[in-house]
Amino acid sequence: MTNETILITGASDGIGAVYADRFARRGANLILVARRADKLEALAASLREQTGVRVEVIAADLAKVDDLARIEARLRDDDAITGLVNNAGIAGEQGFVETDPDYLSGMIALNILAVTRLSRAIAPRLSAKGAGTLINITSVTALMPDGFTAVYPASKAYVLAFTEALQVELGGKGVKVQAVLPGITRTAIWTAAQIAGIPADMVMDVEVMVDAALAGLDMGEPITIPALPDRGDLDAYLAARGALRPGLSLKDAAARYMIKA
Ligand SMILES: NC(=O)C1=CN([C@@H]2O[C@H](COP(=O)(O)OP(=O)(O)OC[C@H]3O[C@@H](n4cnc5c(N)ncnc54)[C@H](OP(=O)(O)O)[C@@H]3O)[C@@H](O)[C@H]2O)C=CC1
Ligand SMILES: N[C@@H](C=O)C(=O)O
Repeated sequence: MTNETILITGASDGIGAVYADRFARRGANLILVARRADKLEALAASLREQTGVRVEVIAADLAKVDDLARIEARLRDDDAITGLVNNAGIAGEQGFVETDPDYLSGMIALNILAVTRLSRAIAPRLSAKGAGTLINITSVTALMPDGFTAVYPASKAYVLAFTEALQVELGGKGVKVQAVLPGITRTAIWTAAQIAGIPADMVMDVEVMVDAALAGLDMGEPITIPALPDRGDLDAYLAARGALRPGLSLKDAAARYMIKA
């Protein structure tokens, strides 16, 4: 990859930091965004030294309107930016009735609103150019809302649906749009105690996860589930969902709902 500049959110740690490393090794210049400037600066210095690419750091809290607006403006106006990885996200919610509603608002602001507005900021340029890359990090919890907590999986289901819709709108214009659904991945989003309580064969190392996701991107996959052993299972799921379509909107209610006098 040459002449690419990729903006990565949540690049100070975990999955985002590994994306930064991998894109730098592919020769892409980087713009790294997160709240912790010191961690971003340390990563940037190491990547500049190891790869020679240009790395810029922007400290921003994407759950805050003003900071988000700064990054939106950059994505909208900077013609050099050819790709966006919407990776920043938080989990950490308890049961729905126990979790502070302000925490849930913050999660929605970051996991949903920031992803939407940053995508909206870059999409017109990429679409007009007929090129570029948009990677949205969702989660396997998007496919199992009954298997985790309430708001986090719902936020990730939003990102999956949103990304699939963008694939239709932007994909036809030459923009690569990928949804990545990691399973449990060894990062600081989990406490050490949480990870210790999960069977080891369910936990993927972060480098393995990102390398698989990038392999999926290179293959042109619209949806990548790094752990899923058989890609045919995802295709079958999508086909079953598609098969519902003809019956989803009809003039008449289904016979089972007709009240018989
Ligand atoms: N690890 C896992 O098991 C899985 C993770 N995911 C998803 O992957 C993505 C990355 O998570 P992961 O790497 O595991 O988590 P980490 O906690 O390791 O990293 C999260 C990153 O997001 C940044 N971030 C958090 N809040 C904000 C904010 N308000 N504004 C800007 N940046 C922020 C953090 O940086 P800083 O604190 O410096 O702001 C950090 O760089 C998330 O969207 C997560 O939902 C999906 C499935 C599984
Ligand atoms: N990020 C994880 C939960 O905390 C997940 O998506 O599995």
